[in-house]
Amino acid sequence: MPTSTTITAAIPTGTIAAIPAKAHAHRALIAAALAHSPSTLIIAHYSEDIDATIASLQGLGATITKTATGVTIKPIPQQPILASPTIASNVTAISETPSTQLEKARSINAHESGTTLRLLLPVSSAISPITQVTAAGRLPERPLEPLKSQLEAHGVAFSNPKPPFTMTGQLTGGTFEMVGNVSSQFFSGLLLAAPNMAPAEKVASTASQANSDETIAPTSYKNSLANNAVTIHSTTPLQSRDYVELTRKVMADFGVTTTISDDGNTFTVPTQQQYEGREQYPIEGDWSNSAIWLVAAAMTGQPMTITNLQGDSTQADKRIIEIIKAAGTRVEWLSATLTHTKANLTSATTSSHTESIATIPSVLHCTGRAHTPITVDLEQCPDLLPVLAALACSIEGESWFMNGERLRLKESDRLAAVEELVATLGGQARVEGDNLYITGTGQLLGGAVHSHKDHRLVMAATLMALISEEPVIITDSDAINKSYPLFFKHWNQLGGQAQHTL
Ligand SMILES: O=C(O)C1=C[C@@H](OP(=O)(O)O)[C@@H](O)[C@H](O)C1
Ligand SMILES: C=C(OP(=O)(O)O)C(=O)O
Repeated sequence: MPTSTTITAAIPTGTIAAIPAKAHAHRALIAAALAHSPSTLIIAHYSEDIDATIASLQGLGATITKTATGVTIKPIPQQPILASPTIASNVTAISETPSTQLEKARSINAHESGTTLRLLLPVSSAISPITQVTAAGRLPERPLEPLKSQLEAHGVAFSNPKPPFTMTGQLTGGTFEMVGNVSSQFFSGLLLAAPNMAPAEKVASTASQANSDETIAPTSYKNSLANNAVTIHSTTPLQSRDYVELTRKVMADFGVTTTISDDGNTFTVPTQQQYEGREQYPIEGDWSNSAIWLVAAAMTGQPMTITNLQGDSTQADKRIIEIIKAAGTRVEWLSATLTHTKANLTSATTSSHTESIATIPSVLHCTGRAHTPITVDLEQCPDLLPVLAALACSIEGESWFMNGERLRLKESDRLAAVEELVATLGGQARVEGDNLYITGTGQLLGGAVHSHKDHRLVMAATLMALISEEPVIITDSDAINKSYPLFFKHWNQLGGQAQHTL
């Protein structure tokens, strides 16, 4: 049910544990579901996006069970699944031939999660001859090109240009080429799928052949035939590249090696590799959502301590540290409390990675009000814009957010939505081309705003309440559940004031 939330200027301050990183969780869940042995992931909290990936992997045949400490994953059987008569009759409109009727149509419901959809399209088409794909909210409108054309060139057919659609045909390997300025998720998806792609020269590569009587060979067999690597090339400088690095890291964690060219635009996955399951694999803390707490500290000068963050993380939004430091806030890792932290680490201490986690500073302390306007290049960390817009409103002078073209392609058009949010609350913002400029005065008026059903707009509007004369009332604030369902609970626990009305 849609919710409105009213937020006053009461300041949150104190200590908070970072929630599990959804970017890391998506990738680990997928790698585990493709492995040839079971896995357990340590994950303390979920979100709608993580749940979308879990449900979609179940739709592809994985058995995933939530436990007290995380999830257990029994991988997707890598053989064609025979359908029950009921399921087969549901897929006859898609494929009329007897053999494919015997294939259970696997399904992906990505809900509103772009990462779920764009990572799982290549993965699913590598392992399944038919997949039914649905999505919700703004996601069907968000781009699938040039990924879709590349999948088509490698043997996959789509019943519709955008979800809902049915994908048929098996994804073959070889070389993929795409521009790198639409979504890095296309690259992550192809990388994750690469070990399961059929060798280009051995398996039929046109979609029509998916409707023939051929049975798709088990992956292990296909890979044993392969003698050439899968290559994924970005024809323009790759944006959001840290997300692809995170993909490569998770693949390595699950036993699959990838290489990257010197210019960083070409990725290679040697074939004949298989994902290995992992026991007690910890999902690291989320930098994107921790940025909310760091920005709250920078806007108000009230200290904030965040536990469960990795200083050596490959997450793109770790950049928040350098940005708020440049604005004049003090940020330090509290190594001195590490022994204490280690003793208190709940899930992480039980992991096989205990040692490496324990030696990495994981407690971040942030204090001191920001006072210098910021200049941020959004190319590599697009998700930070909304919360940084709140920071910019709190600093006197003009802050610049550059190269935000891809912000238009998110859960909302985030350039326009942030401009509108600032203006509605009484601040000054203007979009020029792909840049956003905000002139802060340290104060806003407050008032009623719409979230555009975008979780990061909810975060931004909540932060803006901290410097508003009147409360901020956000409609459709339940959009927050996409990435951080516990957000308002945490806000109130830290001394903020957020009250919901239905
Ligand atoms: O791969 C990922 O987990 C993500 C990549 C980024 O998208 P783009 O690469 O489309 O910018 C980011 O904005 C998104 O929230 C998550
Ligand atoms: C853009 C986001 O996610 P996704 O692309 O996975 O929908 C986000 O979390 O801000």
